[in-house]
Amino acid sequence: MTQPIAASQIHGALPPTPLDLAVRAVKPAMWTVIAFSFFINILGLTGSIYMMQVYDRVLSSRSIQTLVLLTLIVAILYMVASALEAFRTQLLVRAGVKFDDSIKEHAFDAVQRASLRRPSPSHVQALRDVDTVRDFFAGPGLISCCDVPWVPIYIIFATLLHPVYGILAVLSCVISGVLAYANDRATRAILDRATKANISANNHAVTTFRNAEVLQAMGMVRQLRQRWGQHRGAALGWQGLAADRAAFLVSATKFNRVFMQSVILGVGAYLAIEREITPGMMIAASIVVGRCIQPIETAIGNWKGIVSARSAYRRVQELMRMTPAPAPRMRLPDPAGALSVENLVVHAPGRDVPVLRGVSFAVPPGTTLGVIGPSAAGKSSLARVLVGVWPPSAGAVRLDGSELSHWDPEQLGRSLGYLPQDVELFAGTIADNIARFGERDEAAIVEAAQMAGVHEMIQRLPQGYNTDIGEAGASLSGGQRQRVALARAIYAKPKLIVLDEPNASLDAAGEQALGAAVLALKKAGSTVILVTHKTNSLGLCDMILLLNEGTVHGFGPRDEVLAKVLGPRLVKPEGGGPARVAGRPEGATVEA
Ligand SMILES: Nc1ncnc2c1ncn2[C@@H]1O[C@H](COP(=O)(O)OP(=O)(O)OP(=O)(O)O)[C@@H](O)[C@H]1O
Repeated sequence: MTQPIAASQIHGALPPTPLDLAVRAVKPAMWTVIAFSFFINILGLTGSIYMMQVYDRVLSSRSIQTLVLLTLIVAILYMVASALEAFRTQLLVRAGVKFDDSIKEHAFDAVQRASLRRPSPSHVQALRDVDTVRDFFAGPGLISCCDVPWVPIYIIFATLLHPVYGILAVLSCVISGVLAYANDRATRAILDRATKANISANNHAVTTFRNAEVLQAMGMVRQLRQRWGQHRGAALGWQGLAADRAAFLVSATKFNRVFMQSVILGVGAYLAIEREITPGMMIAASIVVGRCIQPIETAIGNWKGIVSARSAYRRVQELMRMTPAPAPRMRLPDPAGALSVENLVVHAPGRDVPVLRGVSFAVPPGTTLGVIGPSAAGKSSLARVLVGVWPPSAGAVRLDGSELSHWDPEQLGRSLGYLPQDVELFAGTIADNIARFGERDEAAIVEAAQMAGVHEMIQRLPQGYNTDIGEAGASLSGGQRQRVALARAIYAKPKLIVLDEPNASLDAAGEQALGAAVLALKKAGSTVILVTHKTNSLGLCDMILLLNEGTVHGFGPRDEVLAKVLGPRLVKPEGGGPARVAGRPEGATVEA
């Protein structure tokens, strides 16, 4: 069947990103704002016309009644203009909120995808960038941009007063326009650099304070403060340079306005002497030419905001293009836990050399597979690929026969449990952390905590399961964090559970609880992948995968592989207890 060709493909244009769609969503509001601006700018003539009437009609006729009537009309027109301006601002604020609503979740997801590809605190900038663009909607920069298309109203009015005024109005607009352009050329690149330097100073501070304890303990505060100061100094330097250049151009614009007003008065005086215009028209022209260049002047005055919003928009767009959302997936039947890996090749983010090469193995549902091997063998990398964190460069990881990328991410997430080597909990309560911040199934939360052997510990905390564990679980000990993270991984007994060094910070009781949890999961039919260095965990495993330098050096039933690796020194476990290696203390490491 022939696939329909999108118009964007025919013209070679890129498909719209969520940012394009968010902008499209606020376009009707923006057109309304521009239409409102037309009436606001028409009403902007009120002051000039009033002055003209006062000078030419009231003063000559000395009619107080006309003056009062005119003033009343002007008051009403000003009130209407103010109401329209307030309404326009409200429309813009709402457009900003709508823009934010349309983009925020996509921005969050894009940051998540970018962080998976290349972990860096800089990706979070995209969320701040969305704020910058949203705030721009309600700022003076955008309002001035909406007024610019209506400048011809003032030019026409000036021309009607006298053609010479029309020429002068056009001239002052051209001068202001040239100055605005010069301002952009002179400051845009510098402001961009200032923003980049600022972002990197902020990122530097964020990553530095993440290691605040190391900084303090080893007296590294001064050195890292200096490095942060360098980034910040660069940002301030660029900002200062841009401000210097902009200051000159802002002054030049102001000079243009003030001088033009005087020229208009001078020309007006001449024309009045020649009886070509009235004194009222002279004053009206001076006001109207001032109004003519006001939006341009406001735009130049707020140029920094305009440039930042534009750069923020571009950064978000770049991120969206770099990390397109995956196509929606069909819901498959819930998996039973059969895992197969075929000729897997994996590259770590930003690395040219693969960390896993030609890895193949398969385990049926309910198997406990131990993954062993020396440091840097690729065990954690394999764990990441098995849970879909890193994509395979070649080959496939299949759960119940379907490649991980074919599963709906939410469904897959519910079917997976993952305990990473570096445990990270999130700010919130213990219950929320165990329930993965989803809907709370209290029975399942307690069951997971009991299986992870952490229920009693949680009960002893001041608020039990509702205890707030602070940013990244900072109020828990390393072992407690690991056990809560284990409970999170086994919450609702997913069908595939990957535990990367789950016993790294556990005491004897913790290890015992881990053993019991793995056995219970096995009984429940879950497939458990246990990455470990410790021999005393191997007794829990049915099968072993031995990795070395990113390739498989052994795979099969536990005793077979261990016998091959360790030879006759393996002591078979009794009654399903932990495997022991003769001549090695319990918990010794297993290496190829
Ligand atoms: N995020 C990453 N970015 C770049 N390279 C990485 C990353 N994570 C791991 N690597 C590289 O991949 C290789 C395998 O690392 P991996 O963490 O998978 O080993 P491991 O067998 O789990 O080691 P250990 O037992 O010490 O945890 C190493 O050479 C490492 O430098």
